[in-house]
Amino acid sequence: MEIQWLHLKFFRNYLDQEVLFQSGLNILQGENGQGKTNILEGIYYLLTGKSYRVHREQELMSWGENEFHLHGDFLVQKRKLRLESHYKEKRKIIKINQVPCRKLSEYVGTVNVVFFSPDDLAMVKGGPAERRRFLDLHIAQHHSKHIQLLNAYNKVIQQKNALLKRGQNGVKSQLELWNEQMVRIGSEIIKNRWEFTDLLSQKSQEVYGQISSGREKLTMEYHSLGKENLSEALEVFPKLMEEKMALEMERKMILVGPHRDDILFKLNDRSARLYGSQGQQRSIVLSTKLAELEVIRQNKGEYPLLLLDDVLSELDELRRDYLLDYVKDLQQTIITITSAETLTPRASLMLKVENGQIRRFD
Ligand SMILES: Nc1ncnc2c1ncn2[C@@H]1O[C@H](COP(=O)(O)OP(=O)(O)OP(=O)(O)O)[C@@H](O)[C@H]1O
Repeated sequence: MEIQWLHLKFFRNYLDQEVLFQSGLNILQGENGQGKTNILEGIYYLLTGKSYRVHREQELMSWGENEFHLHGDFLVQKRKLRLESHYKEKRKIIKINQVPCRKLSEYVGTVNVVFFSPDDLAMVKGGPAERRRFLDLHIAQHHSKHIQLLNAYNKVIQQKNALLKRGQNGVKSQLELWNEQMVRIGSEIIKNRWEFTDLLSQKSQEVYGQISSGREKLTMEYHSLGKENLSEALEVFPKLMEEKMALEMERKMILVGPHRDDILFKLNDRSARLYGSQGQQRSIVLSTKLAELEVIRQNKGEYPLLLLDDVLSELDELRRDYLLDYVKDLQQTIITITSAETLTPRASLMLKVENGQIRRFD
């Protein structure tokens, strides 16, 4: 999969900018704060309907504007696709080949993408919400139904939370109804997450073995409802809901469900979050991102687009070389860097980014 052309209008510091890309390694080079990441963010938003960095569309509009528009031409299975994403008057409009999509789930996964930035270290070092978000975004690219499940689940927990906060008499029978929904939808979410953690774990273990010369073994485990085994988690889910109901009513908050689950990264069976060095944690993120690429290729028969945001400066020479060797086999990689020398011979295309303007290096 690859992007051939991108048009950004009123997106971050781009008022009206077109960019032409090529297959292979595309380099966006420029000083800090010139707009390199904004290009990657534009591509990511166009493909997923979400920003990698912020939660609110308002932040993506150029200052002083009330809308933004993104267009891109992509190549998938040798077919050309035009994607459009418009944000105007607080509404999103998404189109594939000029046909509007009603829901995000009709759109996400049409063209697959893997984004890797230094902030991804939070996947290992941060809280469980970061890890669940990573996993959900990854699953959504394969199973559009996962987005619908998450939306439905979030609505149920909002309603249940509101009910618990109100805390009137006779709430119990209503709570039972919400609990049934939580178990039904939540179990599907748990199954999807479990399945994808397994797939990612196998692949990332292989990659990690190669970059650590086989010294350490990486594993990823999905922990749900305090269980390390899928069938046990699914079995205990309704029982736990029942057991905790009185406590939930007393505390006026939801205490059980997959919105509290976590993914554990382990090196030689020890928590990488607690005991891993900074270098080991970076290697875990690198391995997981490359695993994501491989899982998508297995599933879709083609490599996704790889977007690398300033990651080379964070990696040591061994890992940098490993990554650059890896991207040689991919259809397209777009990388942002501040200094170009080391990469120039490997690039198919070099673009200079300066104050929201892009030009080709000659
Ligand atoms: N909504 C916006 N409207 C206009 N300009 C914006 C907006 N949001 C950010 N910017 C500008 O975009 C620039 C940052 O762009 P970006 O994050 O792409 O930089 P970068 O080239 O990747 O830098 P670095 O190498 O430091 O990561 C800054 O100059 C910032 O002021």
